[in-house]
Amino acid sequence: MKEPLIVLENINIRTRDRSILSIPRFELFPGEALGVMGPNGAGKSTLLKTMALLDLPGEGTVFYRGKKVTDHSVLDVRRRFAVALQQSLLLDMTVHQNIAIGLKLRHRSRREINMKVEHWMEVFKISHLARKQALHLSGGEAQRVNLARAMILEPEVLFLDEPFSALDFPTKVQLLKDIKQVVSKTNTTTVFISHDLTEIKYFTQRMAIIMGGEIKQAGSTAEVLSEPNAYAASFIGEWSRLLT
Ligand SMILES: Nc1ncnc2c1ncn2[C@@H]1O[C@H](COP(=O)(O)OP(=O)(O)OP(=O)(O)O)[C@@H](O)[C@H]1O
Repeated sequence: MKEPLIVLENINIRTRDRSILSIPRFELFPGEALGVMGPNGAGKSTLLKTMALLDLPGEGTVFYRGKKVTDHSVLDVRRRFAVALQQSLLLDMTVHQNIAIGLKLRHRSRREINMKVEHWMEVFKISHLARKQALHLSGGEAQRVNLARAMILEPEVLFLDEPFSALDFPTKVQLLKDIKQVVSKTNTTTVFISHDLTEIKYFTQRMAIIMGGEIKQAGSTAEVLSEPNAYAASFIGEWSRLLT
């Protein structure tokens, strides 16, 4: 078994009056695509933000490659991750500039930045949009820019929080195919939140079902879909039977 890349241990995140995430232990393994599903408000985004170190948990520990992430190391570790959300949050500049911004902030040379921007625009089939203002893009185009902007950072882990949920079906299918090819070619570990069982089934090898801030079942995607436990069945049961 491979050493986990990220381990969450005894994580507790609570608001004043209730727990929103409670995870005794959860591991993310290098090279895997992990799906996260659960009802609205279950804690999926909170789990993603905790693993991506966007929020440090009030209680509990995050380990990265076996080392405890501390206030001191958090920025350095976070730099190895990239996050793409449902809203692409592009800046009011061209597509090229949007994709370049992460490397600019890392003070890379103009030559390196241009080469990498060209490469990732090609991969995501948006080279023809290079000079276009990002705020004028369609939803599908904007999401391609968003993903190029994440992948140009060559992240060790790519976190995707419902990136395709607002896209029409053909656009979504094409983008899913493209991103699956990219993460497998680059061997990028991926955490993928989705409400869509077909997306999870297509994209992930392992999945976790989260409800009420707790992981109720985790295992290979095929196994969770074919043998959901009582919690998972209450959420995906009917639907997974239709698909399997
Ligand atoms: N900063 C916060 N302060 C207070 N409550 C919060 C905060 N962030 C999240 N919550 C609450 O924690 C719970 C989990 O939220 P989270 O966004 O993680 O759920 P989710 O599973 O991603 O939901 P959805 O599918 O609707 O996006 C929700 O009830 C939410 O209202």
